[in-house]
Amino acid sequence: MDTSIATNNRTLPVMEYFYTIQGEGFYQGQAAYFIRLGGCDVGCHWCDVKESWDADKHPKYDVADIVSQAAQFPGRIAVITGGEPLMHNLDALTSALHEAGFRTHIETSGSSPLSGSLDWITLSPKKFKAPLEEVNRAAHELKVVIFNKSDFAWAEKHAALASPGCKLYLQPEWSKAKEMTPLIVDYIKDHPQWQLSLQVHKYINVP
Ligand SMILES: C[S@@+](CC[C@H](N)C(=O)[O-])C[C@H]1O[C@@H](n2cnc3c(N)ncnc32)[C@H](O)[C@@H]1O
Ligand SMILES: Nc1nc2[nH]cc(C(=O)O)c2c(=O)[nH]1
Ligand code: SF4
Ligand SMILES: [Mg+2]
Repeated sequence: MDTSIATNNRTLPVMEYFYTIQGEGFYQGQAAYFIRLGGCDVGCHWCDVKESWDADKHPKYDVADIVSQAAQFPGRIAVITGGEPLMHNLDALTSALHEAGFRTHIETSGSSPLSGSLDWITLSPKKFKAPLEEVNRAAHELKVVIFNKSDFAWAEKHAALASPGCKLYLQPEWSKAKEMTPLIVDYIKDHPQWQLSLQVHKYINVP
C-alpha cells in the first residue's frame, strides 16, 4: 500500500462521491455532498469502507472537477471523508469548495496533520493509530465507535482531550449494533454529556 500519497494537492484520489443526507453526528439528517478520498493507513478491522484503503486503486481528479460535480446539487455542505482524508493536503480542495459557497466538513481519525480550511471537524479516534493532539484540540465533534465495552474508556480519554464545547457522540459499530446500542443507551443515561449517533443512512438504505 502506498502511504506517501498526494504530493500534488490539485489532484486527489477519489473513490466515490454522492449527494445524500449526513447519517451521523451533529449534522445528521442534513443534505450533504460526500467526497470519499482514497488512502488510509489506520487499518480498523471493522472498517466499513476497506475498498478505500489503497489510494492507487482510485482515479485522481482535479479539485476543480470535484467541486463542479458537487455544485450541481443545491446542498452547500461538503463532507470530505475516506479513507483517511488528512493523509492528503486539503488546501486546494477546501479553498475551491469555499469559493463555490460550500461549508467544508471532514470525517477523520485525526492520525495525520490538519490541512485546509475546515468549518466542521468530526474526530473519530482509533486505537489502531491514535489522533494527533492538534486534531483533538480542533475537533467540533468527537464520535467514538463502540465495538466493545473497553471503548467507553477510550471515549472518555478523548473527551478529556477535546476543547470546551466539543459535541460528544457514541456510535455503535455496525456489525455489533444490536449488542452495543443498549449498552450505549445505559451509558448515556449515566453520563448525559454524551449523545447517541446511529448510522441512519444504513437503516434507511441510502448511501
Ligand atoms: C469510514 S470513516 C472515514 C473517515 C476517517 N477515516 C475516520 O475513520 O473517521 C467514516 C466514519 O465511519 C465510522 N465507521 C467506520 N466503520 C464503521 C463501522 N463498522 N461501524 C460504525 N462506524 C464506522 C468511522 O469511525 C468514521 O466516523
Ligand atoms: N449518509 C452517510 N453519512 C455519513 N457520515 C459519515 C460517513 C462516512 O463514511 O464518512 C457517511 C456515509 O458514508 N454516508
Ligand atoms: S480510519 Fe476510517 S477509513 Fe481508515 S480504517 Fe479506520 S474507519 Fe476505515
Ligand atoms: Mg460511511
